[in-house]
Amino acid sequence: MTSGATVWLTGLPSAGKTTIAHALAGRLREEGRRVEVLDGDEIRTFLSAGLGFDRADRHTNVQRIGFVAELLARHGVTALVPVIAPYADSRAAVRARHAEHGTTYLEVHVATPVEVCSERDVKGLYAQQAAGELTGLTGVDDPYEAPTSPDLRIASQTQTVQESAASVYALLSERGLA
Ligand SMILES: Nc1ncnc2c1ncn2[C@@H]1O[C@H](COP(=O)(O)OS(=O)(=O)O)[C@@H](OP(=O)(O)O)[C@H]1O
Ligand SMILES: Nc1ncnc2c1ncn2[C@@H]1O[C@H](COP(=O)(O)OP(=O)(O)O)[C@@H](O)[C@H]1O
Repeated sequence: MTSGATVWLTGLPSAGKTTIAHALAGRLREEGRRVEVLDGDEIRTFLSAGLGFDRADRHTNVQRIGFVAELLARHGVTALVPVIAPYADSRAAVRARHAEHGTTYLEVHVATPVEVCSERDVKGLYAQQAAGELTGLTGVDDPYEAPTSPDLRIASQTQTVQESAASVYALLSERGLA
């Protein structure tokens, strides 16, 4: 069995996490790898239904996702996780859990500037925040603790989706995981 890994794509809303994860998943599947994308919205509908966006709930959400990702990765799946995970200590706990089991955990910071994210505004959240209809939006009026030493940092505003996905693929390749 080939080695699995968790690849966590952290970044602001509309940074490009989900798009990159799905582009990469397509390429890996074509090559015969087993891949799962643990999409944040889907997780919040099922595994984390009822959780909100305060610090404690985001931490719980990230730990649950980290738990599932580690199980999948330990059993040979490449688990791609496009989830904001705004707090460094939450991400560190997920990393530690992977280390305990000897499972690879890679952190990719999709570091698109907030100005570009709010221009993209895929789900209209930045507009809602600006209109006073939403508070606690990550990167605007809620914290985002950017990773200080990610395995990869992506400037999606200067790349095509395919280029960004290829850079994550190259990281996996370097580590013997693709
Ligand atoms: N207040 C606030 N802040 C940030 N994001 C918000 C908020 N409210 C709803 N959303 C939408 O929910 C998605 C974030 O959920 P996640 O589970 O990925 O985030 S977290 O790690 O628990 O913070 C996130 O998805 P992405 O845009 O794909 O990042 C948002 O669309
Ligand atoms: N290099 C890139 N990588 C990822 N997304 C990009 C890139 N360039 C432009 N985009 C666009 O940015 C948007 C990102 O949205 P999405 O992937 O839903 O973000 P997130 O999951 O981080 O909230 C999409 O409309 C996507 O087409």
